[in-house]
Amino acid sequence: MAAPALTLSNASAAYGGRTVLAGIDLTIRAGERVALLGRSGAGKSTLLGLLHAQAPERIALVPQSAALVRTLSVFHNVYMGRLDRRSTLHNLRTLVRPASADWREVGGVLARVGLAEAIRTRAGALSGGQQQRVSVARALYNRGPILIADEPVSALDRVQGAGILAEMARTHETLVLALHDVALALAATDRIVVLDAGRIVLDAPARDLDAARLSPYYAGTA
Ligand SMILES: Nc1ncnc2c1ncn2[C@@H]1O[C@H](COP(=O)(O)OP(=O)(O)OP(=O)(O)O)[C@@H](O)[C@H]1O
Repeated sequence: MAAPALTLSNASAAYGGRTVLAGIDLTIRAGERVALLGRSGAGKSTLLGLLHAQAPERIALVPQSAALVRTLSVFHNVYMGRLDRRSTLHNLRTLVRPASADWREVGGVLARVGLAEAIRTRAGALSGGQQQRVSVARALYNRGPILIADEPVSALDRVQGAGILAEMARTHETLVLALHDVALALAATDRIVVLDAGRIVLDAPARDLDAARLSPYYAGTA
């Protein structure tokens, strides 16, 4: 069995004294593709935050809201995915005049999410679905071995969403994705973890599950 990439042992989380996650035992192994399902408010984003805190330097993150700098170009928003691995001087130069190698590489990543034409566009001028794809491109560009993404395709149709998840799997060895589309989760991942009221209530291989089995835990579209 592959080495654990991330481990939580009896983890909990609270906001302002209110416990929202409790007794979480979860090991994510290298190479796994895990979907995190559960009703709104079940604790998915909080759990992804705990996982991210385990090894931020190895994790490419797609936050729930795309979290782009609206006044900067799509190029610069994607470039930010690797900010911490470049010198301050290189980053400052890039703000004014991007190097052609960086421009080409970011352009290549944008092509994978269908946004090559938008490289010069101000991020704030894009649609919600386009912004979400820029956020994914930033994580693809980061290339950390583990990708954690919080509803990364919620603004896309199922076909487009499946294409984006496939691109993620091409770049990142290990995926942990909060998803609301059960069918997409079953098709695109190999392990399903379901949260309900802050606890893990199901953790099973996707091949052993179907939408009907998951419906009691889940209020979304099956
Ligand atoms: N910053 C915060 N301050 C206070 N309470 C919070 C905060 N963030 C989340 N919560 C609460 O913690 C619980 C879990 O929230 P969380 O965002 O982790 O759930 P979720 O499953 O990701 O929901 P959704 O699918 O709606 O994003 C909810 O009851 C929520 O109201």
